[in-house]
Amino acid sequence: MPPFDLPEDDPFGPHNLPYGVFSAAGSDARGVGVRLGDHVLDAGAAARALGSPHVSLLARPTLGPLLAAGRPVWSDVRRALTEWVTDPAHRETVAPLLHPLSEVTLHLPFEVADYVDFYASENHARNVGQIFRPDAEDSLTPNWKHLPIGYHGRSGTVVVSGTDVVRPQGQRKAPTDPAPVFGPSVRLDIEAEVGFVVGVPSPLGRPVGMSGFRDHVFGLCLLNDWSARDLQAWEYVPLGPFLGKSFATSVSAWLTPLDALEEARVAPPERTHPLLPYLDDAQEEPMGYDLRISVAINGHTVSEPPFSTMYWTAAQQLAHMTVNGASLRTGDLYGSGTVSGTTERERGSLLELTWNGREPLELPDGKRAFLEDGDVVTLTAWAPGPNGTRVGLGEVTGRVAPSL
Ligand SMILES: O=C(O)/C=C/C(=O)CC(=O)CC(=O)O
Ligand SMILES: [Ca+2]
Ligand SMILES: [Mg+2]
Repeated sequence: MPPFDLPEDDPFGPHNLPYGVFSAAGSDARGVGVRLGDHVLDAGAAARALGSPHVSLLARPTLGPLLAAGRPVWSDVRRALTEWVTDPAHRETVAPLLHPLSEVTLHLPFEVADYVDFYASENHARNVGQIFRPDAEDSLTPNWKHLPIGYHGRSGTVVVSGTDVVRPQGQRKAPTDPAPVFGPSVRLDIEAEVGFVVGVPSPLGRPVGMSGFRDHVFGLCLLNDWSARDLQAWEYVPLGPFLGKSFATSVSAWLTPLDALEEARVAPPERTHPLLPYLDDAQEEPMGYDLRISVAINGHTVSEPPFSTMYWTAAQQLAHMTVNGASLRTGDLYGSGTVSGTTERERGSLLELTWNGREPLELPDGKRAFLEDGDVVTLTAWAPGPNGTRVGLGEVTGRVAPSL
């Protein structure tokens, strides 16, 4: 009786159990779903049917209450779910509550509170520095090795995987243009990132240190930080990204709990500069993650960025984001920054893959410097799981729709 007897190598087996919010076919009602193979378990209905004390967290139209509940509850719920989908005693109850993925609608799984985006890949930062600031002495800005650089984005335009992205319009001015012009972006790009989702809030005025990472952060998702490079290059001086990035940010429909990613933890790259105590992770447990990302345009893989190369960890980013006393709210989302490895085939943006359009990619359906209307961009990823298994991180996909 599928999907109980999934092959061991299924990336969405019982060792994974990511959370989302779904509606069943023909229904508008939303509920918490847990992915098992290519099915979605109606977790609220299962909790009710099995008399679970977690029903008040799972029989909800959003993940918010579960996110806010905190790590001990997250662990209890995960233990319960594992039992529900593996213990033969529950099969009869659980089987009718599993919906084929192809028959459900997946929604944005939580209300996004604040959205921050970092800039944590040294390879990406060096590439972008060379492209945007070719005359600078160093491709990294002087602060880069001392703090995780970030900016506040627009939480209201975070959309779930599958949502079309309308090509943004705006101002641009190439160095050779005599004056700025207005119109649809001609350098629409992607950024392959990982998003971290805060569950437990913190009070205003009290920093959350690196050691608070696992108590506050529930899990992660895939994130595509769509970027209009022509708008960005003209507007960003001196305050940083604004309209070139605020028109849409796509996230995967599945949140993978940190508990599913224990085997994927790795040490971050060697630190080349001494760090202030609140960021110094030399004595901390390894907080990097070995996540293997793939970027596909219209079904053709163009890059495989390795997340393990990220210089700043999500724990350092959390510590930095709150060191001034800024509080956390349930649903805060922070992007890792574009993930780029050392080789050309590991770059997480077209800006880098085509070197600002100078070296277009050759795809079966034509050359691409930047995205064309109708292009579909899909990020997928997996991480090593227990006993040689893989933990699938789902996908984040989006199609470029023409400007209105
Ligand atoms: O260096 C710059 O001026 C701009 C950099 C970016 O566009 C990167 C950004 O959004 C952060 C990231 O995703 O790494
Ligand atoms: Ca970004
Ligand atoms: Mg964006």
